[in-house]
Amino acid sequence: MSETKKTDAADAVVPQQAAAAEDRADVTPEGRADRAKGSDDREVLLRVQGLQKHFPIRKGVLQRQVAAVKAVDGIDFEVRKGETLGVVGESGCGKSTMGRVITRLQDPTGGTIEFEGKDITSLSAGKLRPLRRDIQMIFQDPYGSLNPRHTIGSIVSAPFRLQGVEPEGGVKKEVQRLLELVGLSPEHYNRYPHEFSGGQRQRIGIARALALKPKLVVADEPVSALDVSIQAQVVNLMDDLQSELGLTYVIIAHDLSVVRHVSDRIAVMYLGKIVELADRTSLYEAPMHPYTKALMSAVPVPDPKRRGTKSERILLRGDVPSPISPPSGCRFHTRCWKATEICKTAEPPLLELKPGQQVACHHPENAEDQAPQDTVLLSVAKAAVELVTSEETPAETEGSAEVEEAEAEAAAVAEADAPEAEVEAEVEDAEASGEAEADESEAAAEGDEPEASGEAEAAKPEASAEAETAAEADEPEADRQKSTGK
Ligand SMILES: Nc1ncnc2c1ncn2[C@@H]1O[C@H](COP(=O)(O)OP(=O)(O)OP(=O)(O)O)[C@@H](O)[C@H]1O
Repeated sequence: MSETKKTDAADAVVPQQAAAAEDRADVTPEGRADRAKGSDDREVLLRVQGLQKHFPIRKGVLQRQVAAVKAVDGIDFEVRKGETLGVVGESGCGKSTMGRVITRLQDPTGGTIEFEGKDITSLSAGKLRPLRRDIQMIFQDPYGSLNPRHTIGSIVSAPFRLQGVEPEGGVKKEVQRLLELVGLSPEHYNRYPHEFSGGQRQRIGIARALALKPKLVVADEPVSALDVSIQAQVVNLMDDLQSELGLTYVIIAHDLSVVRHVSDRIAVMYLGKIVELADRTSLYEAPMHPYTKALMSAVPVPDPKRRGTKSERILLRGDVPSPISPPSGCRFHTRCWKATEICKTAEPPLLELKPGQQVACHHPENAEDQAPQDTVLLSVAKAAVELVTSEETPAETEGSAEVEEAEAEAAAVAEADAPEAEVEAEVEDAEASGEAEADESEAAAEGDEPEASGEAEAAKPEASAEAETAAEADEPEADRQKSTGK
């Protein structure tokens, strides 16, 4: 039944979308396999060069700038039409900032951003308006990113209002089509966010992001606020929508096991820099940057055959240094077990050491040493990591078991009518807890700003400027600010 539903939804795709999908029909398993081998010659949709975002730190009566948080500090990458680029890294490494800058919700401090060959780095708010249709963002928090006072119909149709677009057949019909496309019922049109569970709310956020038929969707931790079983369903939905609509994704996640399933290529960020950028297979099978290797070793492998075998985990000892004054040379040298003098003094460039695999490291793993003359380890290197050898027992692979379980569940649900099954179960849940949630939402709405996705930013400097930009960008904050009259 789910298949029927999906087919119906696919059939309902408007001609432009179908054409776009055909245009970028390379979102197929074969296409993915080719790309994994590095034979990707598709058109570049987004090109980022030397991108920087520094947040000034000001002090004193005159508010003089005394330092800056170098959240993104000179990164280069490309995203090709129809592909999914995963961006991973520890908390605070600049992933979200990068996402907000490439969607032009925040202004970059330096570097250039090209979209479809056009420089969009310093477009004015007015000139950015048409671009908002082509680039959309999905936010992490499915609870905070939807205005509790607006109906689902009003939330999903907000982009049409803000852009002055009248879809063929009318707004209501188009919103209902979008709801169906993301596995919700068109009858949910008049309901309120508190009546839905996390997974359903994220589907609503996805429907809103797709309303204007964007070419690029930047998803910032799209599933990290959801239960593991629901995560797999939302990830599968995004994957299906990509194939149906020919979307291009940049998916930001701190969790490697999420991007692993959906990405063609993965960029690993550390303290505002990309330290490795490679196709998924190379990155998982032969990571080159020691940081990537450490991140990988912490990811449980969902392979039942490996249970009972020994596995080695690399535990990085030191804390992530401050992005206000990042370490000299290679930023990872203070936590790297391979660091030598050159790592402290010279910043390694991001070089393609194997086809399709770029790394910024003087002493990479699985590749020729770039500074073989430099052999004496720094004293910090000797104590940088702890190797933990453990037996992969079922208990220790709990994470992987969960992933498997989630995948099995998602597959079963997909076969047995995924969206409806989930929707029904979730509506039951939501109905059960509806009252309590309604009270909370109401209180949040009346109190002030709800638990917004922009809440974190609101606590930071530059927040108001961001909020304004976000408002223009049809972000949830825009919705909310309108309704609260702020
Ligand atoms: N508006 C802001 N003003 C000042 N500093 C900021 C602002 N936004 C982000 N930062 C800082 O920039 C750095 C990168 O933050 P960012 O949110 O981009 O990281 P992240 O990798 O997405 O982390 P997380 O996964 O925790 O969101 C952090 O040190 C953060 O405190």
